[in-house]
Amino acid sequence: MPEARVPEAAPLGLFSLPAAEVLAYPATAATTLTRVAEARVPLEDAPEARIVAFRAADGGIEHLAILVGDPEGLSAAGGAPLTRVHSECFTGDLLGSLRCDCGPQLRGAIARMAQDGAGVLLYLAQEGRGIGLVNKLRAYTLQDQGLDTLDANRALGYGADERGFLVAATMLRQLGIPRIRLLTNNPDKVAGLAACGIEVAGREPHRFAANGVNDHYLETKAARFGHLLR
Ligand SMILES: Nc1nc2c(ncn2[C@@H]2O[C@H](COP(=O)(O)OP(=O)(O)OP(=O)(O)O)[C@@H](O)[C@H]2O)c(=O)[nH]1
Ligand SMILES: [Zn+2]
Repeated sequence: MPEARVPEAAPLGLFSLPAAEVLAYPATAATTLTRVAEARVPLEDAPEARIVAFRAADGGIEHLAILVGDPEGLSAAGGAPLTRVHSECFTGDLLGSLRCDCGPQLRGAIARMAQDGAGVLLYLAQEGRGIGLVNKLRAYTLQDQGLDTLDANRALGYGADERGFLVAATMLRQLGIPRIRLLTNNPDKVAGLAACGIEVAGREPHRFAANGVNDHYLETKAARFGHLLR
């Protein structure tokens, strides 16, 4: 049966569909993504790695898949490779910001995949849980004035989490990986990917110790977002 396509004129734009709306799509729903480039990129922690770039039909920013290790190990029939669905975080991933836990999660995921022999890291253009870098910086200013990460988003007129999981599910399907073990502390990610037709064979906790700056941020994720951090 051909895969259902999300209507081109989805009201919020394909990549900003909040989780609740994605859950309303049938499990076979897909968005149109084109594989536009790929190259071998040896990494410090994973000498065997390839980056595959996907671009949406309606333009926009590229989403990347970093394939670690043996490609056969990734798509082996019945296998469930270690997978990380990582939302872009300029401050944490690139600069090593202490405000969040993204940097250790990103590097930790690649190192674990290399140890495991193979894995796939989806690096999604969903900065600031989907509100973008400029708004995330505004949210940080509000947090410095006393709001927590969730209320800061709301004060800016956004939901707590503006990300969707359809793009990640579509990338995995196009890579021939319908079944995964997911590195995450976020139960919504597991449910969201499952709702989009990906079989999550297991969740692997992906916790890193608080650093003295992000303690309240991590406590808020556990208390208000339901992240499994304790
Ligand atoms: N809006 C907003 N986004 C943030 C903030 N801190 C980090 N982020 C973004 O949050 C995203 C990472 O999401 P997290 O909530 O840390 O974790 P998760 O992806 O839901 O769950 P895990 O898989 O367990 O890491 C990245 O896009 C970051 O840029 C913040 O205070 N406000
Ligand atoms: Zn971050």
